[in-house]
Amino acid sequence: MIATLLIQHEKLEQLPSGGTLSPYGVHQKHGQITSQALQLLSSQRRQFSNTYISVKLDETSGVAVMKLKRPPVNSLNMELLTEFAINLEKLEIDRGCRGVILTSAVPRIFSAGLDITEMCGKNADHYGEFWRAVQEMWLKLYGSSMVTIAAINGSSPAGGCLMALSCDYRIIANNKKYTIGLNETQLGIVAPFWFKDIITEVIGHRAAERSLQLGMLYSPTDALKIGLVDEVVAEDKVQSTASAVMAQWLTLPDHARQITKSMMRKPSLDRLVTHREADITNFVSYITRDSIQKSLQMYMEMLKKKGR
Ligand SMILES: CCCCCCCC/C=C\C/C=C/C(=O)SCCNC(=O)CCNC(=O)[C@H](O)C(C)(C)COP(=O)(O)OP(=O)(O)OC[C@H]1O[C@@H](n2cnc3c(N)ncnc32)[C@H](O)[C@@H]1OP(=O)(O)O
Repeated sequence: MIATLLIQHEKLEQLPSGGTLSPYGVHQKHGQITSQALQLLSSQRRQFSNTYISVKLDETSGVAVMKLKRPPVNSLNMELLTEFAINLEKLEIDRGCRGVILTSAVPRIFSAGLDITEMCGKNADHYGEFWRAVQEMWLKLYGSSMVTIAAINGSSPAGGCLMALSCDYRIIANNKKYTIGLNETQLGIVAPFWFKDIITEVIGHRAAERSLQLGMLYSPTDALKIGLVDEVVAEDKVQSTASAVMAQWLTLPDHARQITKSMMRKPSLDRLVTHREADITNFVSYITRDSIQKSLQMYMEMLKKKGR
C-alpha cells in the first residue's frame, strides 16, 4: 500500500515549468520515503502546480481539477500547451485518478484560444514546433481514457472552444458576456480539419458548416440550443455541477466506458495521427503566407485597440 502510494506520489511530483516530458522515475527520492508516506497517508488531496496549470487531485473521489492560469486571457502558448500535455499524461497514468474537470483560474475567461503571438512574426521551425504542441494537447485530451468535463467559466473562442469540445461533457456559466465557438474565419484563417471534425461530431454537419463558415461565437443559451454545450448553469454553480455530473459518470465501470469512448473517438484520433507530419507541414506553409500574417497582425491590432 505504502509502496503504491509512493509510486503514485513520485509520478505526480512537480515538474520544472516549461519542460518537456521528462522521465520521473520511482527511484529518485529514497531519502524522503518515510515523510512522504506519512504525508500521503494523512491527506486525501494532492496538488501540483506549474507556471500555467494547477492540478488538485481528490484521492477519495478520484477526480482532479485542472485549472488554466495564464492571465490575462489564458491564451495557449507553447509552455502552457506543453505543461497541459504533461499534467494530463501524469493523471492518465495515475491509477488514483479517474476523471478531470478542466476549468480556468482567470475570471471571466476560459481560454482565448491559441496565443496569436506564437503564430506571428516567427520562423518556420517555431511554427512547426508550436503546431506539434497544439496537436499533442489535443491528442492527449481528446484521447484521454478518463472522464473529462469542461467547466466553462468564461469566454472560450477558437482553441479554447476546441479544448471544451474535446471533453466528454460541457457545462457553461450563464452569462451573456461569455461566448464560445470556432471563430477562426473571423481572424481570416481556416480552422484545421481536426477542429472541423470535432465540432461536426458534436453539433452535426449542417450546424458545423454554418458555424465554421461564419466563424460564429455563441452566447451560452445559443450554444446550448445547437448542442455545443450540454448545460448552462448559474455562474456560481459551474464547479458544483461539474462535480455532480462527474460523480454520475464515475458510477459506470471504467472498462466499459473507456472502450466505448475509444470506439467513438478512435477514427478522428487516427486521422490526425496518420497525417500528423503533413498537418504540420501544411500549417507552416499556410501560416507563413504574407496574406495570413497580415490578417493575424491586423486582428492583434484590433484586439489591442479594443483593450485601450
Ligand atoms: C488550407 C488549410 C490550411 C489549414 C491551416 C490551419 C491554420 C489554422 C491555425 C490556427 C487555428 C487558430 C486557432 C486559435 O485559437 S486563434 C485564436 C483565436 N482567439 C480569439 O479570436 C480570441 C481573441 N480574444 C478575445 O476575443 C478577447 O481577448 C477575449 C474575449 C478572450 C477577452 O476579452 P477581454 O477580457 O476584453 O480582454 P482583451 O481583449 O482586452 O485582451 C487582453 C489582452 O490579451 C490579448 N489577447 C487576447 N486574446 C489573445 C490571443 N488569442 N492570443 C494572444 N493575445 C491575446 C489582447 O491582445 C490583450 O493584450 P494587451 O492589449 O496587450 O493587454
